[in-house]
Amino acid sequence: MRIFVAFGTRPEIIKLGPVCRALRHAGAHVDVFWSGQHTDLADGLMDLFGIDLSHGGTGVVQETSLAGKFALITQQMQSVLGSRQHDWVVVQGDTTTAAAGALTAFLNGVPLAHVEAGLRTGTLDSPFPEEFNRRLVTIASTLHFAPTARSRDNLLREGVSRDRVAVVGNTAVDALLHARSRIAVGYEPIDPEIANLPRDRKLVLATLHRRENIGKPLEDILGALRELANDGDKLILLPVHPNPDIRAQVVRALGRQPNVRLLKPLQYTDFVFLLSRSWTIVTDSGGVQEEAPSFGLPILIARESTERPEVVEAGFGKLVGSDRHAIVTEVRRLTNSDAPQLLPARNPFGDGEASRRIVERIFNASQVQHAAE
Ligand SMILES: CC(=O)N[C@@H]1[C@@H](OP(=O)(O)OP(=O)(O)OC[C@H]2O[C@@H](n3ccc(=O)[nH]c3=O)[C@H](O)[C@@H]2O)O[C@H](CO)[C@@H](O)[C@@H]1O
Repeated sequence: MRIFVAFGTRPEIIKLGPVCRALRHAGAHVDVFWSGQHTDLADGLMDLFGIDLSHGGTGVVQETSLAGKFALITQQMQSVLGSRQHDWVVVQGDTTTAAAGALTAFLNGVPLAHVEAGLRTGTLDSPFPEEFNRRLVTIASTLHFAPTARSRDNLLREGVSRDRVAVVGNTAVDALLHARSRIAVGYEPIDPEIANLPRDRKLVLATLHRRENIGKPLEDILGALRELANDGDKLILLPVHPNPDIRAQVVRALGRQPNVRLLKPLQYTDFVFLLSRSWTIVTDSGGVQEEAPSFGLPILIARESTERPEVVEAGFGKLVGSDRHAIVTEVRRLTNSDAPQLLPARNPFGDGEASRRIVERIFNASQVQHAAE
């Protein structure tokens, strides 16, 4: 069986890395296409999951418009998928690469499997353009791998047929457990900035990168972090996303602030190491919402809505948006004791076996298809 796996951003590599490993383990021939939507953020990830790239996109980072990126990626994928040698295309999530992969698979008549299917906010332009991308991928998919029952129900409500949907968990948990095993004993962080963290400070991790937060919302969130840094008992750790608009705003607000460390984007194992040391995290990231429960870590979601309400329902997450007062109050509440207030670790997004289930289902579907031919 020959499978075309396409990804372009850091979170996609994290979430498809375990799927590539499981596919290879099951004996599939895996062609990996990397569009290069993110370049520097991918450091170390390919090695961590043993990924060998077969095809790479060019010029995607330089192209600034989303439609231009979409067109470039589609064209570059076509030059591979047009050979019609592939039994499946696999994409993940809601990126431009995923949407372009879906369109190219559909137009070439190759069955498409969607990892992390069925996430919805219900608002087509929020998050932008991810909600649109997710829906586009859904329309083109043959198999939909929903991380949770709730995401399955979203798909069923949209008319996707039940026999094409499988609830498998989120592969983010598979990746996290893989990384956690690497940092279990004697881990030396790659970034020297986090190799020597002070023991007398309460660590508050922050990650901020969502397009819709740029401007006033980000200003308010950063204002809250500045106020918290002034408390003196906390150290705010913020790996700064390379998006120039975000970087400029973050440096302006926190560049000279004591008790704040602005870090380069961390390699994934370093990031997981920090998750295991933090007291709480202020974030607008999707992946972090899925990771925090594995550490029992309470999380403040700096967004107005989340397509991962499971994290809130399970008691780990609270939506604080960009409300400065709410962020300050909640972080102070979570750091007002002598030790981190961790919850019993129980991850509503999965058990680390999602990739195995995905690969089994793809192989079974192919057998049924061949038997019918
Ligand atoms: C709208 C939305 O929610 N969309 C999400 C979005 O991704 P995201 O919001 O999860 O993206 P990030 O937060 O950038 O990173 C992801 C991971 O990177 C690690 N990390 C972080 C900082 C660092 O310094 N070093 C690291 O290693 C860390 O483990 C983190 O979880 O697109 C994905 C693809 O489609 C979707 O799956 C997902 O829905």
